Amino acid sequence: YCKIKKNGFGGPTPSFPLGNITEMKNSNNVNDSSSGFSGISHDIHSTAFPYFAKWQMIHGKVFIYWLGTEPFLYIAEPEFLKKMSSGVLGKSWGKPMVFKRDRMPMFGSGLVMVEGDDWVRHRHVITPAFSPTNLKAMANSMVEPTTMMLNKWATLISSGQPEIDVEREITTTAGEIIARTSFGLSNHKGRKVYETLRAMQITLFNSNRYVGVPFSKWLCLKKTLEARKLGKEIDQLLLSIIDARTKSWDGTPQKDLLGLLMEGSHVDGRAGKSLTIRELVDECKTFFFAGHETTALALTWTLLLLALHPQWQHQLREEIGQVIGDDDEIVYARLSNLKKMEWVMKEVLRIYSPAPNAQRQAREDIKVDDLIIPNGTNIWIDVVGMHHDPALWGADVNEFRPERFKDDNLYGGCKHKMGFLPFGFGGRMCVGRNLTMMEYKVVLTLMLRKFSFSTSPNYRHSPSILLSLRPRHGLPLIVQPL
Ligand code: HEM
Repeated sequence: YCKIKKNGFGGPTPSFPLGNITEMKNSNNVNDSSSGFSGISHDIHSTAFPYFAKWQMIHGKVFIYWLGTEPFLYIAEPEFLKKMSSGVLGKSWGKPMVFKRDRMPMFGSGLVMVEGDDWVRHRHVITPAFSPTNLKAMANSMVEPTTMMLNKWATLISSGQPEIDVEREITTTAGEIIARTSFGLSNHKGRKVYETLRAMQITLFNSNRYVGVPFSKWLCLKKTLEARKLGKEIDQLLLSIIDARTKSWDGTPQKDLLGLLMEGSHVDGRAGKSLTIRELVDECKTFFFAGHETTALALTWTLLLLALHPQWQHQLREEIGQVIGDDDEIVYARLSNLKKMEWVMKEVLRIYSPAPNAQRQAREDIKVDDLIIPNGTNIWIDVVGMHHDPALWGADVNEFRPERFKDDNLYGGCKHKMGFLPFGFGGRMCVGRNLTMMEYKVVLTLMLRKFSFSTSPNYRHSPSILLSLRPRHGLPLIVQPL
């Protein structure tokens, strides 16, 4: 604490043992939802992160706050971020220990959490699995679950229920898609892994409240034990899937991510350039947790914005007609021509970024101008704060304007290149971003070809942080067949 203070960082005063958590929780309890669509504002920073919005006004865009006994350096200033990260390689960054412990059952030692030379090795094996050729082969595993969801919608509508909670529906479908693309669902073990992963996710969402507080796991003992038990079950199932694949290995990998990683690792459990069996298990879990809710939320928030902006819904449908046509089979090579859809996706990721923050931990002292960030400092980058900063985006920052990506495809006209970070930054940028782009285009194409979406008076707008940025009360929309 003294070292950080001496270095000149300001911030709210912490108390022992909760740090600033009490203030954070109290400001979260303010009723922030608006009913119906008329009062919807995209100016969400002060509702998603009320405490950060308040502290920014007092302490600026870089300051220290405390989660329990852990200090965090808060950053919502792209220039500071650029200077801080310019001299640090991907492998030299750490991830906060406090989150590693908390999210161990989800990510284990998978790519999200691993560090140093191990991170280089994991990234080296995993990156080629996401190559365009491999992704192309996965497009089909996206069509079937989406078609099943859309058929269900058609049945609901024809039985007189046009209002559908699209968030719930899309999250289930995206879970199914990521399970198929990660480890396959063709046998009952794959499906059991998927069901257990979902159960664990629900358990962990309810027990993340006291991150950083000493002895917090004892406060949520039941949930901690439950997550551990589910984690063991998932590990056993994945181990037996890998074992079965190893025994029937004939040199041609199955075209899912596990198959591709096994090919890169020759499945003999050795370290070195490949991944061990234990690490393969952790990567399957990592893909599931890092990959399905984020993509589902990108699609969910898109449907909200398209329901609010029917002219964009119309434009996308027109583009789909021109680029993809009516064929049942979606030709992978044509997806890259869905340019307007890409602008819409980026604008949605800007306004409602599913990953609302990025995290690091310094593994050495880092110098930024006259300041030293001491080794061990946790770092919290407020992505929502930067994506909604009028100083970076201009006066229309809170308006849905996909065309801002027409002239500046990469940064949408943001005044600083590090002000738009939906997939993080530097060497640790999201490895799944191309898979996401493909899934987004396939699923949205199928949805927009069959249905139109309009607002429902039952929607309550309350974007909330529950690890990711979610609509707290789901997203009921009126869905109509075309
Ligand atoms: C809209 C969808 C997605 C969003 C918004 C998103 C966002 C992010 C962000 C912000 C990071 C952290 C980057 C950093 O710390 O600099 C990340 C990392 C990661 N993401 Fe994604 N992601 C998405 C989809 C996916 C998918 C589909 C997968 C895998 C199937 C995936 C796998 C990963 C992995 C493994 C990492 C860790 C990379 C590393 O540390 O080297 N993500 N993602």
